[in-house]
Amino acid sequence: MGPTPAPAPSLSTRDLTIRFGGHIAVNAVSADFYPGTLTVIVGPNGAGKTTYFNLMSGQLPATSGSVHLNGVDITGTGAARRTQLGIGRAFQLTNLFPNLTVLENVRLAVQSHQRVGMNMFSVWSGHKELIERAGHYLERVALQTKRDARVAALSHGDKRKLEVAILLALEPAVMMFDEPTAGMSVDEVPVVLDLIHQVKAERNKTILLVEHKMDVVRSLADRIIVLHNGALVADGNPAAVMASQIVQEAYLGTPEHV
Ligand SMILES: Nc1ncnc2c1ncn2[C@@H]1O[C@H](COP(=O)(O)OP(=O)(O)OP(=O)(O)O)[C@@H](O)[C@H]1O
Repeated sequence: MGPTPAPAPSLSTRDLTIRFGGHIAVNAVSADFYPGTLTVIVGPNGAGKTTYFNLMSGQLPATSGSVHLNGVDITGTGAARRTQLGIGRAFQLTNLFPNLTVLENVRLAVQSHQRVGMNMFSVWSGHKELIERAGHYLERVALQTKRDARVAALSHGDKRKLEVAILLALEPAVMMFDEPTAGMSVDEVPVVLDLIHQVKAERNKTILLVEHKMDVVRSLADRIIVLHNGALVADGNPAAVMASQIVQEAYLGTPEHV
């Protein structure tokens, strides 16, 4: 028997770059992201973290470089198609249907994942199961008591929990979270962090986070990537990255982030 083969990355970027006029917001970033690993992307304000996320999820087109999902080049693929292919992103709040209930929003996500569709034979037979499944995801984010509330009436924190429920319902191989606890009250934060811990413990998802809060980074990260002025300046295990000179220098002047 030979050695165990190295795991294949699920998501990769190669020299990924975007320019806005003369400004290079993401500059030749190459990285591989693996199933079972939670990577946190950190960096000072304006470093390019959100833009890098947007390039991977397809919200922005790359100026140059490439994005690969399971070895397939998806650089020219739009955001909706990338979601179908398994790149899920929470906290775009635009994903929510404000005039539908909490339960209906999750039910639509379950339905889209199962591709039940609205055909005459499946719609009634599958309905109860869809509702049960949607209820399960609402329980996981502690929103079951608000299942019949209209989304427009939810607090900001509850909307974010709902986004997580929708992300879980889509069961993507790659899960991207933009500052998952931003704008949440202190009692809401542990619900979402516990949930990310649980998903991480299943060890089959590739999880990416953009996060400013260093306590959140320390509690969740298997790996940290540091962006500075659009470039990747450090990448590795949390202890080594946080101790590296380049990170200390990159953060100079913004010590509240470290
Ligand atoms: N659509 C755009 N048009 C022009 N410039 C943009 C656009 N989007 C981002 N930028 C610029 O690109 C740079 C990176 O922005 P980005 O939002 O990715 O940083 P960030 O690291 O996510 O910052 P923060 O931590 O403040 O959210 C910034 O200088 C920003 O002004």
